Amino acid sequence: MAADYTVHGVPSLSAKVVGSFAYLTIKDRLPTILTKVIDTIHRNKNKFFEEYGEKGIEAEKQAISLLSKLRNELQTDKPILALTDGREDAESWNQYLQRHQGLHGPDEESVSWFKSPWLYVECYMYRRIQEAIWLNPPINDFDVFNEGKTKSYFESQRAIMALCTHLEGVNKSMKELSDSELQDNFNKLLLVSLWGNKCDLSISAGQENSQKASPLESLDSLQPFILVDDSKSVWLTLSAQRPAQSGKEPAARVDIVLDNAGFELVTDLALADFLVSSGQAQEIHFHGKSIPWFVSDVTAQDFHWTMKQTAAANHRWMSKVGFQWMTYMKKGVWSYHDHPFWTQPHEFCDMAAEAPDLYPTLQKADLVLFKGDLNYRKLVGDRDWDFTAGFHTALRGFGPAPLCSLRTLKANVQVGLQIGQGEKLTSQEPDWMTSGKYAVIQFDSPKSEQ
Ligand SMILES: O=P(O)(O)OC[C@H]1O[C@](O)(CO)[C@@H](O)[C@@H]1O
Ligand SMILES: [Mn+2]
Repeated sequence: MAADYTVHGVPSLSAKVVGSFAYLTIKDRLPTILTKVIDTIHRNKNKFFEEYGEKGIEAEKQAISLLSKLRNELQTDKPILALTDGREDAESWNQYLQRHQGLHGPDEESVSWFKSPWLYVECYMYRRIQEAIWLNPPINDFDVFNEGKTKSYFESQRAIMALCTHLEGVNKSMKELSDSELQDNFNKLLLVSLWGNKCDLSISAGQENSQKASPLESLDSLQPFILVDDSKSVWLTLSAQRPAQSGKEPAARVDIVLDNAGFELVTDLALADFLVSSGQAQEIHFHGKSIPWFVSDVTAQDFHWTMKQTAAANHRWMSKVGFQWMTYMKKGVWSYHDHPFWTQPHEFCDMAAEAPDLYPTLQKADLVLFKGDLNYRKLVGDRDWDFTAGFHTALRGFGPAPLCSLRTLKANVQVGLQIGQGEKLTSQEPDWMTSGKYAVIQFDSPKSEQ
């Protein structure tokens, strides 16, 4: 790696390209997110006082002061600093920083917000937010993004009801479905989960971004916005696991690397429900974040809250479906995992070396689904690839199992397009890569050659 962070001549996206999406994110969107975090902590002052007395107020003040300092460092392009909270992952973050510092010669500029890779500094901001909270007991358990995540769930109630009602109908008729009907139903729920990724709160800097309409009705009209659709390969991978065809024990395991809480999580749970009830999978392993992340990402607390909330709904099918999910968890058919690797800045091709316990876990899966934009950025290394570069090439050796990215485009990185497809979109809609209007279903298998 050179100090311009180039791999095979493909540079990392960075805010040093003035006017780029990375630049605008760091200049405008991240400070807005930090301001909202500060405001949230301040608004909870009374709650902290009620729970912890004066100590709570003192912690609130200290956390706000650290976060204001962070915002100032970002806005004035100060060097990236080592973490000081001594948490489990701090050492690995600090080593990562040292490695980047080592790439800069003594006369070169330091590792900083506007000069270093966008993926690194954006992840670092969320880790520093958590540091400000952790350094301030007794409010060190406070999730600064919790309000937005629960609000987004409640604002999507109607869509959740529609989805649960649909799921109940499918589950009821499951036994009578032909193979092609099964595949149709799988496709529908895969698409709902794909478009569920529109509902993240990071791209809108925390503004309301929920699903209002029934998610199933709009699927046909959204089809033209799917730029790469490898859903057939995903289906084939799943059906190859079925005992009748493979002679294998029915032990197909699907891992879902989650993205956002709120409506998107419900769509992922609905897909997982279908996979189990249709016999396509015997086990689902969900992977979430161990700290609040990129505004709306799922933590263990969000995961369990969402199931409980759905089970407690005053709607027959929502509540039935929610209870079913909790039963899957109790029986171990579903399980939730988090690992510090998901909240570090590494690209996934570094997973085997950086998280030698996580990679073999994913190798046990028959299929791994990666949800969302940030996971896509990490899959392909957040680089300025040609649009026609192969997905397999961009993964740079990452392939624990057959995998599929379900992503709506919210960052200017995209591979695997047809010749001329990206250029045509750029001429028609300059913001096609960041508007969330387009999506991809991109599949790769360790067996693929490209
Ligand atoms: O929730 P998602 O789909 O990963 O989207 C988050 C995306 O939003 C952004 O903050 C938009 O820049 C990206 O950094 C990130 O890729
Ligand atoms: Mn997200």
